[in-house]
Amino acid sequence: MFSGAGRREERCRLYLITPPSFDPETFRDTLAAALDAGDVAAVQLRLKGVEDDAMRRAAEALRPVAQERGVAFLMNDRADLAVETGCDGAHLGREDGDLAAARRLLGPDRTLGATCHDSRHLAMEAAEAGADYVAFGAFFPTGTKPTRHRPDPEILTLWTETTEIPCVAIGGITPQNCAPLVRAGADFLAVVSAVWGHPDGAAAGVRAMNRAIAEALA
Ligand SMILES: Cc1ncc(COP(=O)(O)OP(=O)(O)O)c(N)n1
Ligand SMILES: Cc1ncsc1CCOP(=O)(O)O
Ligand SMILES: [Mg+2]
Repeated sequence: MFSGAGRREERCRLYLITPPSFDPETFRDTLAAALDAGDVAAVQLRLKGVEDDAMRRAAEALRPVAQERGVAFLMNDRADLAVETGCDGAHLGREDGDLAAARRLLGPDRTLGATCHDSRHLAMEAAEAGADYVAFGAFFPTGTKPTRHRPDPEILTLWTETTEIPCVAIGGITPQNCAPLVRAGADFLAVVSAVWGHPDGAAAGVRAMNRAIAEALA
């Protein structure tokens, strides 16, 4: 899923991250509607400040919705829980543990993603430690999470011209502002608000993002 396919195909795909809080049973249908609305490469379960059991329950409810549709289901922050709950991989930030240890835990077949902020150096280290993709951001202001780094889209071009590891762009991305990131070479656009906060619902959000990606590449 993340092993270079995006860039070689010269297309950019959508990567959904769950909203900051939700009821798993209710959100299951919202997620299904979003995934049925258009192309989505991956869904990341991102729940902050909750007990492990809440993460397990959410994974149990949502993982089948993604996997039944051929969409990768990734766990944020925790490689151990990713393995335990049958996820397709994990996304780790700089404070979420050692990437090489996570790689060993996940084995060769699950996806490991790594936050690299605005740093190609961090990205190279992550790739060496076994990351399947690197994530740069936040490219735009976002209300979803406090952010300190603001990379230039050029980092995506420099990265894609020099490595085979796919890159994810994240942070405040919308249909209106995503074109420079797509044209700079982002393999994936990771979004929260643009989809879950879309005024016409999440399905409309997926359609709007995919339309904007297609227009940027036309
Ligand atoms: C695809 C993707 N990129 C970056 C992040 C941010 O991870 P992190 O820096 O660990 O921050 P939290 O998401 O854990 O608050 C991400 N989750 N996904
Ligand atoms: C998790 C995360 N990491 C960097 S920005 C961000 C939030 C992205 O959310 P949104 O798409 O709503 O800006
Ligand atoms: Mg994290």
